[in-house]
Amino acid sequence: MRKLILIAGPSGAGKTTISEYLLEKFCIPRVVTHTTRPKRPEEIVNQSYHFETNTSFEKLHFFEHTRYGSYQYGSSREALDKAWEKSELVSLIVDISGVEAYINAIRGQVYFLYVTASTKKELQQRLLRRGDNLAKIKERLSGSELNPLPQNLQKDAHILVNDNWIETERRLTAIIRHLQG
Ligand SMILES: Nc1nc2c(ncn2[C@@H]2O[C@H](COP(=O)(O)OP(=O)(O)O)[C@@H](O)[C@H]2O)c(=O)[nH]1
Ligand SMILES: Nc1ncnc2c1ncn2[C@@H]1O[C@H](COP(=O)(O)OP(=O)(O)O)[C@@H](O)[C@H]1O
Repeated sequence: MRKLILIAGPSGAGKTTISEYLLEKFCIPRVVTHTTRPKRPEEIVNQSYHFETNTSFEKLHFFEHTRYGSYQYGSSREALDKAWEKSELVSLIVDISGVEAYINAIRGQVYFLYVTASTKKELQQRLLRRGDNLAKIKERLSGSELNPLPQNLQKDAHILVNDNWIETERRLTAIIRHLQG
């Protein structure tokens, strides 16, 4: 059966790192979403995101979309189907509103991985190391991303505290064995 690993969690928790690891280690492709935010230096066009202008974004047909600060983000059902043509198991990085939309639509096919780190200080340090600007980091980490998981999603969430990468690799290997088994 086609399955979707939804990866959500605060900025700096390791969502992108985990999706890249799933691709490299287990050949699990990521559904590429669209955003109007500027590309970061380490990101690759059409691989990290489809980078859009406000005008091009408005023309797309989204399954769900959201806004962070002044930037828009969205994902389409077509992109999910395209990724599923490559592999029965795919990943998708979304925020909590995106998780709710996918769970409501295709609950039986979703594995919801909520990635976090133990402290806000650690998240902040990772974002600084990643080269994010301090004002943006403060804006991100004071926003809704650090809210606890909503009650209605708690029973669906598989929580991964990504403090220690070796431990994270171990946990991911067990999860993928279970999903592919
Ligand atoms: N709902 C929704 N959220 C998205 C989508 N693409 C990315 N996001 C979320 O947008 C937020 C900001 O992403 P980004 O700017 O890449 O920052 P990051 O969390 O620091 O990597 C994150 O919570 C992502 O999970 C999407 O298509 N839909
Ligand atoms: N377990 C970990 N320990 C230390 N640093 C990590 C860990 N996992 C990821 N990182 C680093 O933290 C930074 C943020 O990770 P990233 O995957 O970009 O987070 P997100 O996509 O959730 O914002 C990156 O520089 C990444 O290399």
